[in-house]
Amino acid sequence: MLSLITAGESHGPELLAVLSGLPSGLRLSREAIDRELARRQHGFGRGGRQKIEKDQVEVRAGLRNGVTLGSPLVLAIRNRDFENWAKIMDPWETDPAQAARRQVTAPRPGHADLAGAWKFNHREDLRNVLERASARETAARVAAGAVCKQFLANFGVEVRSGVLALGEKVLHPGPPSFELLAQVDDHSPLRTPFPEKEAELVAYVEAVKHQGDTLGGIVGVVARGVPPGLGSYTQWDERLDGQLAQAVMAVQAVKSVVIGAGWEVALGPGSKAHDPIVPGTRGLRRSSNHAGGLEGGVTNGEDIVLRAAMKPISTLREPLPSVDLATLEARPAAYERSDVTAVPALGVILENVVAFVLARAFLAKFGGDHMDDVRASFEAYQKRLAGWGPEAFLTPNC
Ligand SMILES: Cc1cc2nc3c(=O)[nH]c(=O)nc-3n(C[C@H](O)[C@H](O)[C@H](O)COP(=O)(O)O)c2cc1C
Ligand SMILES: C=C(O[C@@H]1CC(C(=O)O)=C[C@@H](OP(=O)(O)O)[C@H]1O)C(=O)O
Repeated sequence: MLSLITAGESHGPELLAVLSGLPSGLRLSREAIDRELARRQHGFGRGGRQKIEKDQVEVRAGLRNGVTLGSPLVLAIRNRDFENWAKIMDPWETDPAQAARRQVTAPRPGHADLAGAWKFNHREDLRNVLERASARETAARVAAGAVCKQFLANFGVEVRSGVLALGEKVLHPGPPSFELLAQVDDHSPLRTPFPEKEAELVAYVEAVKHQGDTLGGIVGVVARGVPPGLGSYTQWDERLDGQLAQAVMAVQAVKSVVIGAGWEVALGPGSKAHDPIVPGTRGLRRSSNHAGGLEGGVTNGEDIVLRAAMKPISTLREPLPSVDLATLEARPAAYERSDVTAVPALGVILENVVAFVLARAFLAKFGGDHMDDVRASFEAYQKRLAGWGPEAFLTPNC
């Protein structure tokens, strides 16, 4: 089974991703991974840290001559900021004076600071919590997801995203279509599908920043070209809707995930909720896609559509009340620097975590040790389905 673990602290030397279970024979492009990393860093409203970092992937294991070996693929992304934190983050430094520098003792509401300190007994320095809880970790998930995107591209699968709401500014209230998200220009400041709205949103972020406050929002993600039959209704933990929701919810600051028109259909009758099956020249299709491409936890050949809500950034320049854990006296929460909003980045992160879940489900169904085995299995499945008229699922690259 394809698995991913990540490691690394926000201001430590580097972030790591270990992707195990990839077939051999998968050709990878370093530029394509770096492109995803750069897309994640882009976006208006981010703080000073993004001016320091310029994320680029390095490969530590599992790749030769640009082709996977079938062994664990280990990716690394250096933290350029580490040079400013080398003593503080040094794994072997025992001088208490060094350890006390940049100590954090007033937990920030909305972060893992207090719960993590209780859990791991980090009362003296909450930095021991926040270094790992930080969303800097998402760079590692994006690097791994970028590999999964390249794997999926071999089978005609593509994932897109865009910002649908920023704070109180709702740009698109319902589930997005692939065509809508295809309008997103990666170089636009807020990665919305509405270029005419971008200037107004930039001014809005500026105003909120000026007030010392922060913003969240809603992001849409659509995957196109996903074959029917990924995931399974036969066991609860094989249901792909559940796996997607887990992976998306597990991204820092995501507080809600909805598949298809999940929220909207709940408020209306069944006759408006489900997607009629219609014969067509391109096989059996649906005249609508309220289900967001998933029925019974199984892909049905339509676009996978989901949305996620991100809470506003937790660290405030005008901090909320907190307590100093050293003295147990009231004190404002810690503040150094922070993003005002990171909703544009969230879209890129979600594209890549969705790509990981889809690649895992794809390999669970068509998995083989070498890419040729995966292709053969995929083609055999397409042939089996051909009698049902699903020419739409025959992709040119297979
Ligand atoms: C891309 C990205 C960037 C973020 N940047 C910041 C930041 O600069 N400051 C901050 O306080 N929180 C930031 N966050 C959010 C926190 O990491 C998050 O609120 C915190 O980990 C707790 O979230 P949770 O309750 O969902 O785990 C960011 C989140 C993402 C996804
Ligand atoms: C570094 C990244 O995001 C960081 C996520 C983050 C947090 O608390 O989640 C806090 C900030 O880190 P710092 O305190 O070093 O400025 C963000 O910059 C990144 O996305 O690359």
